[in-house]
This record gives sequence, structure tokens and C-alpha cells, in this order.
Amino acid sequence: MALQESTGLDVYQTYFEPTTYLNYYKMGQNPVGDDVLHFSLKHYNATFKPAGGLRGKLLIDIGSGPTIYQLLSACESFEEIIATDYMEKNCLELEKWLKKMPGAFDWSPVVKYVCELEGDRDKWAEKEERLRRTVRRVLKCDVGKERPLEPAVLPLADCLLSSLCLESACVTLEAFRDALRHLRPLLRPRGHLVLTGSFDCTFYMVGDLRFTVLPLTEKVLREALQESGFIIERLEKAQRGPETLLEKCSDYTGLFFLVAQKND
Ligand SMILES: C[S@@+](CC[C@H](N)C(=O)[O-])C[C@H]1O[C@@H](n2cnc3c(N)ncnc32)[C@H](O)[C@@H]1O
Repeated sequence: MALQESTGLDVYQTYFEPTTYLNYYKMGQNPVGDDVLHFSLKHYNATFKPAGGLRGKLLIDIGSGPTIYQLLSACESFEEIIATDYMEKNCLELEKWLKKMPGAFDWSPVVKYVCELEGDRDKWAEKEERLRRTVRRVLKCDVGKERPLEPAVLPLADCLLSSLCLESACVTLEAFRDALRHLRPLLRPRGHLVLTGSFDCTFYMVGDLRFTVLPLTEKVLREALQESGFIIERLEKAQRGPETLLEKCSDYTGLFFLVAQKND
């Protein structure tokens, strides 16, 4: 037990406000959100590119939060995507966008940016529709459990993706390793894990509220993946963008994007 809830208080359920968190992803308005978007979208684009990129039937996104940016490239190369989160409120916020409900977050600047990376900015509306068709379910998930998606029974995934989730969900290294161990059985043999996160981060703010993060180093990250039965194929890193340095909403020093393969 070393998740955020180990204090007895379920920090995410109690305090995390999806619409406030989404302010990070108003492109051009939040330097930290832009830092994350520019870095990760570039690497998602390269990872899921049509020629030689990862592809398959099922991709499961772990700890999606209220966000869809992480799925915009993958929706071109996977037949089905399942989004998941620990919080019902985040799942509802995702459903709002998927079902085009009033008040849904406007992802179009981010979708246009990804379409530009893919070579045709004008295809953004088509891509939004494709993603809405491809995300088949939004499920409850808890990486602290041996079976994170229980009671759902799913086929083995060809790819697991998780962005900025594990180091937020786990407050100790032991819990981080356990979470990787819990996720592994969801993946088919030789399936891929696409993981993004931050280095040396101890907190991030959502509005006025502070969320604790497990500070990761490259060494610790590599060891945890190896011990959990993953072989890292690619590890991309970037230092925190200079334009973010005055921002006090988080103390991360850099970002990582990795692709690893389940080793059996
Ligand atoms: C920093 S947000 C990341 C959201 C999104 N993936 C992104 O890239 O912006 C951390 C997410 O982890 C989720 N989370 C917290 N504890 C969790 C747990 N035990 N299992 C799964 N997800 C969890 C939170 O609900 C939240 O959506």
C-alpha cells in the first residue's frame, strides 16, 4: 500500500478536478502543458507512424485522466482503444468529449497540431471522428491492484500506453515496480509498453492543490522496467523547456518517452 491513498485519504478522488487539470492542455496558454505536448506528441507520432510503427488490434491506455492527446497518433494504427482511469470523474470527462456533449474540452488545437505532424493539418475533424470511433470503452482502473482492470475481462493487449500516470499514482518505488508488475499480464507476449513521464518530479499543481509525485531518475526507471520483465527498445529524454522554468506548478527537470517490449 503506497499509493496516494495510503495516508487514509484518497487524494485523487477527493481533490483532483478534471476541468482544472485540463487547463494544462490549452495549447499556447500553459508553458508546462506545451512542454509535455510538444515532446510527447512528436514521439507518439514517430512511434505509431504508418510505415514501421507499432500497430495491432487492441491498445489499452492506463490512467488516461481526462485527456485524449496521447491517443491521437495511435488511433491510426490500432483497431480498438480502451481508455481507463482511477477516477469516475475523469472517465465522465472523457465520455463528454467522446460523445460530443456540451461543455466538453476543446482538443481541436492539439488535434490540428498532430495532423500537422502527420502531414495534413486539414484532416483534424476526420481524426477526431476516428479517435471517437476507435475508443470503444472507458473503464475504471487501479494500478495498485493485482488486476488493475477487474472486474472487466479483456483480450490481451498488443500495446499498453500510459502517460504521466505511474509516478503520480505511486508514492514509493516499490509501488511503482508493483504497478508495472500488475500491468504486465494485460499485455500479450512481445507486446509493447509505451510509457511517458517526468524526471525528478516531486509534485504538480491542479489549481491550488498539490499532488505528490514519485521522483524518478533514468537509472531507477531502467531498473524498474528490467525487474518487471520489460526490455527497453527506445528511451527518449528532454530537459525541461527553458520557457517553463519560471512556472511554479511542478518541479520536474525533464521528460521521458519510452518504448519497451514484454520479454516473453
Ligand atoms: C497527472 S494525471 C495524467 C493524466 C493523463 N494521462 C495525462 O497524460 O495528462 C495522473 C492520472 O493518474 C490517475 N491515477 C491516480 N491513481 C491511480 C491509480 N491507482 N490507478 C490508475 N490511475 C491512477 C489519476 O486519476 C490521473 O488521471
